[in-house]
Amino acid sequence: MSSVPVRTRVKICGLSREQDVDAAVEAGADAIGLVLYPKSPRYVSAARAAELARRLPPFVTPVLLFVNETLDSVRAACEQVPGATLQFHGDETPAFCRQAAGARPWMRAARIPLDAAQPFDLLKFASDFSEAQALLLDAHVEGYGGAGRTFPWSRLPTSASCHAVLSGGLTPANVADGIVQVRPRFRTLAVDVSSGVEASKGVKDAAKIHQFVAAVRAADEHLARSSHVRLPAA
Ligand SMILES: O=C(O)c1ccccc1N[C@@H]1O[C@H](COP(=O)(O)O)[C@@H](O)[C@H]1O
Repeated sequence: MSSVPVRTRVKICGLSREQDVDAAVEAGADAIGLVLYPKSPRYVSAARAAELARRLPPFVTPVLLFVNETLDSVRAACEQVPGATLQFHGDETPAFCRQAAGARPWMRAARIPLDAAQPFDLLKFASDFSEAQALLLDAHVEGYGGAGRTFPWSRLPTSASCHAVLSGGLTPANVADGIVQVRPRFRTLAVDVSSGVEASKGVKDAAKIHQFVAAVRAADEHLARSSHVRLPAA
């Protein structure tokens, strides 16, 4: 679907420490994810999310991640973190996402079964969640996410008109391959990582974050070189 080489946007998720936020920003991340799901080892309260988000420079977006949260809790968290994008990573309905987000941009996780025998129709899912800014593509795992599991990228449709965020088990070693395989299928593609840049659950590794972003840039350069699209002369 995408035809012109673009810079792949990067989200580093599950941050709970100041130094991890700073490392993500220094590495060139476009967004940071703050997990407001109490069962996650990366959980932060809305007040802590607000504190961490205040460290961000302009043009780096805080993303608030919810799993089957109540409308009131989502709205209360949003009031504390202005300018946030919302990530719904549970079983939320389109109507819930719309109501909870109001005017804020939101993404919904499409949790793709690891078992090829289990059907999953991403185009139908995209149509159901057509008001989402993007679909976040993740593996269907117990505990909803952050498990470091990849799903078979071959299960994705060859062409979809939505913006997508590839996630699920991405690492500095496999992210470039993921971008090369998945980006051509969507309008745009961003990537999202949590486990793959950690020293331990909830504790990020600055070197891994830098390696991850470097691998993304290498994939962008590879795609730009191999693209048949002529860029306008300067
Ligand atoms: O990070 C978590 O703990 C988490 C908990 C519940 C739902 C989603 C969660 N994280 C998101 O999961 C995907 C994949 O993460 P990973 O890179 O495989 O660890 C990613 O979008 C995180 O934002």
